[in-house]
Amino acid sequence: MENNNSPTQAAEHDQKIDPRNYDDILAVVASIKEQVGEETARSDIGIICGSGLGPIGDTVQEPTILPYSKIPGFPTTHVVGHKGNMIFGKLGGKKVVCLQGRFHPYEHNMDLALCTLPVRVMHQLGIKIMIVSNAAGGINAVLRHGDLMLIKDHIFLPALAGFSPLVGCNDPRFGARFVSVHDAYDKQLRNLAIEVGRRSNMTLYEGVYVMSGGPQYESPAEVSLFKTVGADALGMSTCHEVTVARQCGIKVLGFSLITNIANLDADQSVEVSHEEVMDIAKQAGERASSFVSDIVQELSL
Ligand SMILES: O=P(O)(O)O[C@H]1O[C@H](CO)[C@@H](O)[C@H]1O
Ligand code: HPA
Repeated sequence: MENNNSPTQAAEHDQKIDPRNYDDILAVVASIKEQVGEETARSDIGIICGSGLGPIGDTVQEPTILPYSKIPGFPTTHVVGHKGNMIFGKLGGKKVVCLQGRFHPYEHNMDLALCTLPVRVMHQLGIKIMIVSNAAGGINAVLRHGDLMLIKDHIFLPALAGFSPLVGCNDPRFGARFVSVHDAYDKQLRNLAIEVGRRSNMTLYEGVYVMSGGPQYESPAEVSLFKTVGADALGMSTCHEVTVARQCGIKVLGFSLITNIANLDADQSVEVSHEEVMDIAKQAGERASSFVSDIVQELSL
């Protein structure tokens, strides 16, 4: 689905970047610093906005907006609801960099190293904490449209089949070759989010997110399979970003906005559409934005 939110931006640079080359990543970072200034670029917290969750980026104060088309190596985002901007500024008094638009592997020939380039770039810009959001289908029967689910663990299905963003990144400067993803979703950050949610009377679930390759939505039998193995919500993103963040030593807080209920019954005709996903995300955008900004305000770095 093409992105009609912002016209597809042609790249405004001709620098060739290999996302598996550490020095190329440093070149991307140098270009960003040159364009927005070193001090503006230096960030403590990174935020990735999911489908329809771009409003989180619109709440950044004193924003400096750098379109992806001006960043060497950044491909174009094609999915509706992903604007394609890197936004520097302040949220809750902290220095943040917000990605208004992510790269889904299905958009980029399953090149997961490419899709996680922004995480490596944010690491070089100094982030210590990454908040990642997504739109997801609810599998667990307790979940309803518009609910927020904190991610406590994930099933990174493409990586189990060899599509990992770490494949081919052989330079030791990237970090550990064998990355531990135990406690990938930081327990202290989750506790903070639960406390923030409690104070604002927000119903917050905690569960396991499963990433499928997409872009087709899952069949009832596939949803049943995911339910059997313990998944609570499903989508087509996030796990690749979190895996790279952990290799970089970045702490992660992740949440899913439940935009549809995944159908488990083959005899029932339930059509999921990206329009439905966007519609629910739009309704919840303000709530999700204030949730993120309340959490950021209370983060200690
Ligand atoms: O994960 P985000 O980017 O929120 O997007 C979700 O929404 C799209 C499907 O509607 C898929 O890309 C899925 O992953
Ligand atoms: N499946 C996969 N990705 C999604 C869904 C879904 O049901 N909803 C939002 N993103």
